[in-house]
Amino acid sequence: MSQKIRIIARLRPRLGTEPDDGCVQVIRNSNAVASGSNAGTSSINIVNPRDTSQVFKFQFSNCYDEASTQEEIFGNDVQPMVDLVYQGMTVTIFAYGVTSSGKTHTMQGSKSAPGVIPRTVQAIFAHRRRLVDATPTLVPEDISINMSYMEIYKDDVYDLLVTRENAPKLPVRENEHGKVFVANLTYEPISSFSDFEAIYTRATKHRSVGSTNLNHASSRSHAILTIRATIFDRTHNRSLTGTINLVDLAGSENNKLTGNDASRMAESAAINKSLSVLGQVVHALNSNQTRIPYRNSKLTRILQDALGGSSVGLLICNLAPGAKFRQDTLNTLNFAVRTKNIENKPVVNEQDHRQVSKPPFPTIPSSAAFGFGAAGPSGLPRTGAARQSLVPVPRKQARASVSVVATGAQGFQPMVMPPVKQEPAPGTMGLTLTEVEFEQKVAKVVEAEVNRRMEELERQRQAEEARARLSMERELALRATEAVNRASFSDHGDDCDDRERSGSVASEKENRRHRQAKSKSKSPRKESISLSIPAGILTPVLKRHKELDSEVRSKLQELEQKFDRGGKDAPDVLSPVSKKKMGRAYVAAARSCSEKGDLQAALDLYRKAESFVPDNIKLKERIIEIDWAVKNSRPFIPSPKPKKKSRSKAKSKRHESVEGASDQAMEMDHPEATTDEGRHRRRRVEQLKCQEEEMDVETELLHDERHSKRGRSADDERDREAMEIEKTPAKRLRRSERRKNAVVVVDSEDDDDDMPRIPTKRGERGLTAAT
Ligand SMILES: Nc1ncnc2c1ncn2[C@@H]1O[C@H](COP(=O)(O)OP(=O)(O)OP(=O)(O)O)[C@@H](O)[C@H]1O
Repeated sequence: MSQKIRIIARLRPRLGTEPDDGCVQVIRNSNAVASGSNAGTSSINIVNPRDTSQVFKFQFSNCYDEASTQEEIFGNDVQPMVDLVYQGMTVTIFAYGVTSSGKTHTMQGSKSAPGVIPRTVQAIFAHRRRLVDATPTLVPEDISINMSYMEIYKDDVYDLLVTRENAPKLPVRENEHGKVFVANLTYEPISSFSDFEAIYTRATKHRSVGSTNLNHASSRSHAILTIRATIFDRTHNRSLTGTINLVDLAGSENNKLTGNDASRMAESAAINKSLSVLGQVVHALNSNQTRIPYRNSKLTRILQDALGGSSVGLLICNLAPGAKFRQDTLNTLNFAVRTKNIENKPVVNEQDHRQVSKPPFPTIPSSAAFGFGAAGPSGLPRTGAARQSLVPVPRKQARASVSVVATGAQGFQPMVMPPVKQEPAPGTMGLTLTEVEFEQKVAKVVEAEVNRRMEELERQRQAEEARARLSMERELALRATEAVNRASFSDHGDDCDDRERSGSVASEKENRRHRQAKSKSKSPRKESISLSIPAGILTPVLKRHKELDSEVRSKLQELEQKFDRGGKDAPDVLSPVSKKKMGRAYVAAARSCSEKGDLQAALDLYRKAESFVPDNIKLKERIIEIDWAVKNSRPFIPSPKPKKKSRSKAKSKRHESVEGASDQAMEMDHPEATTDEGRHRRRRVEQLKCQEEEMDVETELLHDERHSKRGRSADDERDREAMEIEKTPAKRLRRSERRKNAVVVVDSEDDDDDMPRIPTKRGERGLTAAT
C-alpha cells in the first residue's frame, strides 16, 4: 500500500526589524489539525505582487502561523510518526525552506523551546518505557536504541559523532538489496534521553555553521540525525527495527541577500545544487519518469528511501515572512506542492535470526497501543502485502523469508509468503551480515585481490628477468661468434694468400708451418674466448651461422653464374650506377681489344657492355660498326685514347689501392680463381665493388675532360651541323638541352667517330686480364 508524503507549513515570526507587510498569510483549519488527517484544508496564501487582487493559495495538511509552538507541531504531526518507529517502519521528517526561515529552530529548537529532534527522542524513550511496561516478556534491554548523526557538506558526507579532525569523507554505498547506506558511519547506543543529549550537543558543535547577513548561525550543511529502535524477541530469535531520520536541510540561498564571501559562495553553490537535484528528483517522481536522478547528489542519494521509497515521510515547509522572501517562499511552496504527490511504499523491517523454520513474531500485548492493529494509524497494513518493496529480493533470500500476517486477537500465524522485502537491522547490511561482518568480508576480498595482483606483478617481474637474461646470453653468444668468425676469416684469408703463394714459391710444408705459427699466435685469443663462453651455448648460434653461410654461399654462386652467363642477368642484380660502371668497364676492355686488332673479342665485350647500358645509342652504333668490320674482314680504326689529367696525391693513393683490387676482381672471372668458398667469394665481391669505385673515379676524370678545349670544339661542330638541319629556334633549343643532359656516358673526346670512350688505364689492365 502506498502512502503520500505528508506536508505541513510553518511561518516563522518576524525577526528584529522585519516589516509587517502581510505578504504571507496562514489560514488554519482547526479540524484538520485536530484530526491529523491529510485533508489539506489549511492553506498558505500569498498575494500576487503584480496583481494584489490575486492571491496564491497553497493547501497542506497543516499550516502553522507565527504563533505556533514547537509542542503544537510535534504533537499534531510528529508524534504519530514516532509511533510508527515501533511498528518497524522507517520514517523521514525533513525541514525545507529558504535560509533563515526557521528550519533549525523547528528541528532542533532551543533549550527553552526544544524542537522536533529532542522531542522525538524523548517520545521514543517514553514509548519504550510504555512498551516494556505493557509486555511481560520484554525487558528494557530487549529494545535497543542507537543513533547516528551526519552532515552533507559540499556534497561530502561527514560523521558528526567523531571529531572533525578525525572525520574522513564517508562513502555512500548500496547493499545487495538496493538499500543505500553511508559506510563506516558511527552508530552510538543510547539508553536514555540524557545519553542522547550529551552526544547530540557534542556532535552539533561539529556541524558546519556560518554567519550570513540573513542568519548569524546559518547551517552550511544538510544534517541527518537517525534514531533506530530495535525490539528483540529472544524467545523466537527475531527482531523488529524502526528508524526515524530527522533531516535539517540547509536553506536555499540568494547570494544577493546573504552577502556571501568567496567561501560562503562555494558552500552556497553546493547547497543550492543539492536542493536543485532534490527538486529534480521530486519532479521526476511526480511525472513518473523512468530515471530518477537520485545519484546526482549525495543528499538525494541518502534520502532516496524517503523519496519514492519505503519510508513514511513528513515534509515541514518553513517560511519566512516579508516581501523580501516572497519569491523564495513561492519556490518553497511550489516544491512542497510537487512533493505531496510523491507516493512511498512503507514496509515493516523485520528480521528472523533463526537458521531454519521461523515461528511468528511474538504478539506484543501493547501492540494496539502503537496505534496499529491489522492496519496502522495511517492505514498502513502490517501484512505481507504491505511489505512489498520496490527492491527485488534475491530468490535465495525469498525462499527463506517468512512473513507475518496479522490475525487479530489470536496473534500472528506463520506462513510462507511470496518474496518480501526485509530491511537490514541496525548495524546490519542484509539478513545475516552485520556491518562489521560486511566490512570484514570486503576486507577479505580486497586482501585477496591485492595478493592476486602482487603475485601477477611478481610473475611479470620474473618473466622480464628471464627475458633480459636470455637476451644477455644471446648477445654474449653473438659477440663470441663474431670473434670466432673474425679469427676464422683471418685464418682463411691468410690460408688463401698462402695457397696462392704456394702455387709459385712456397712449399706445402712451409705453408703448414706458417699456419701453425699463426695459429699459435692467435691461440691465446681463442682460448680466452672459449673460457668465457659456457659450453654448448655457441652450438645453436654456430648452427645458425652455418645456415647463413650456406645461404650466402648459394646467393654468391647464383651471382657468379649470372656473371658467367655473359652478364645477361647481371644488370638485374646491380644498381643503375653499378650497371653504368660495369658498362664502362666492358667498353674499356673492348677498346683495348680493338686496339690490338682482336675485333671479335672487342665485339663480344661491347655486347656485354650493351647489356649493362642498353640505352646507349653510340654504343649500339659502335657494335654495328665493329660487327660490320668483322663480317666484312675490314679493319676498324678506333679513336685515340684520351690523355689523363694529373690527379691529386690523395686520389693517386686511392687509385693505387683500388688498382690492386681491380686486378683481383679480374681474377674472379678467371676460371682458375673460381672457388667454392662462399666467404672467399664474398671478399671477391667486395673487391669488385672497389673496382666499381675506381670506375667512378674514372668517370669523374671523364667529366673533367669533357670540358677540355677539344671536347668543346667537337660539341660546337655537332651543334653547327645540327643548326643547318634544324631551322626553327624551338628545335635548336631542344637539341641543345638534350646535348647538355647527355654527357655522362658519352666520351666527348671522340670527335672523330663520336663513339663511347672510357679510357681507364687501370680498368683496361684489369679487364685485359679478365679477357
Ligand atoms: N518559530 C520561531 N520562533 C522564534 N524564532 C524563530 C522561529 N523560527 C526561526 N526563528 C529564529 O529565526 C532565526 C533563523 O532561524 P533558523 O536558524 O532556524 O533558520 P534556518 O532556516 O535554519 O536558516 P539556515 O538555513 O540559514 O540555517 C533564528 O534566530 C531563530 O531563532
